[in-house]
Amino acid sequence: MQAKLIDGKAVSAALREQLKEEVAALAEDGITPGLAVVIVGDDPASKVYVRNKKKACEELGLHSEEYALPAETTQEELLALVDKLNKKPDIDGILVQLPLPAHLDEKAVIEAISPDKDVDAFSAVNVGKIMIGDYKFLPCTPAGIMELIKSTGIEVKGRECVVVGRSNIVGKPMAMLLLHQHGTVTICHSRTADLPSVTRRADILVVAVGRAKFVTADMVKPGAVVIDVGMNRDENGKLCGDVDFAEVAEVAGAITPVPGGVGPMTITMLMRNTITAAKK
Ligand SMILES: Nc1nc2c(c(=O)[nH]1)N[C@@H](CN(C=O)c1ccc(C(=O)N[C@@H](CCC(=O)O)C(=O)O)cc1)CN2
Repeated sequence: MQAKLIDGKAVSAALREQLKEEVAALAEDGITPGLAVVIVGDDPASKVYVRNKKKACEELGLHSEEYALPAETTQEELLALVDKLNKKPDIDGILVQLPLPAHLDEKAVIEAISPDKDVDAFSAVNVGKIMIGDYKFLPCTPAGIMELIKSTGIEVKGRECVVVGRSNIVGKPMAMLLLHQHGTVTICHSRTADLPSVTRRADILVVAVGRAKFVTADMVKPGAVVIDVGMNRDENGKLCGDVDFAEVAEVAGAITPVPGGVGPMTITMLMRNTITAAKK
């Protein structure tokens, strides 16, 4: 392996130390940031993420509340809970764990969260603010990726940045954050013609397609920074990313592993957003 490993756990731990200081400073003013996490149903992965969010709140000294609702919860019941949390003074941030069961309207639920408490930054208001560069919160995964890129010491300005995947949660906001830092950004997707010829241009390649080991060594420019957002299982049931780590690490200049890359940053950025929300 020639690539430098971008250690998401280490970057995340360093940021959490800074956040602890911010929480302590707020405590002196009598403020304890509060996060409400809502989970509907029994998805095992979602349960793990929610548990880790609660643990992160404990580690940093944030107040947290978990609302675990049964899979058969109705849209009205979920919206009523969001409404209650919007009005709850000790709650600064609200997060509804995704994906929701299929009968629920995810978009309507996200839009019901007050934009000031939308610590995922998924609502149309917050997405719009990100577009114009006037935002309070950044979506957690793209924000975490920007921190990981920063940790490599490589400047985004003037670089060819290629984002593979165009989801509202990762691909689109990711492209916007790279653009804000003066990257030359291309978004690729399933209908991009000759994808390898585009990804090979990238100095910074971010992959969020949800397909195990989709990006291979021949698709990567030698020395590129490769960020893997994927969370898949390989043929042996082992957790793996969207990038074929073993072969791409021979070509890239720096690369994130899965696990231990982007994932840990997502929860740390959620903590940062909740603290920002509490500062009002
Ligand atoms: N409302 C939201 N829902 C979802 C989000 C989100 O940001 N907001 N993102 C993902 C899930 N997610 C956080 O909620 C998340 C995913 C993965 C990790 C993580 O630390 N992964 C570990 C591996 C974990 C494992 O062993 O399974 C890693 O990569 O090292 C944290 C958070 C979808 N839903």
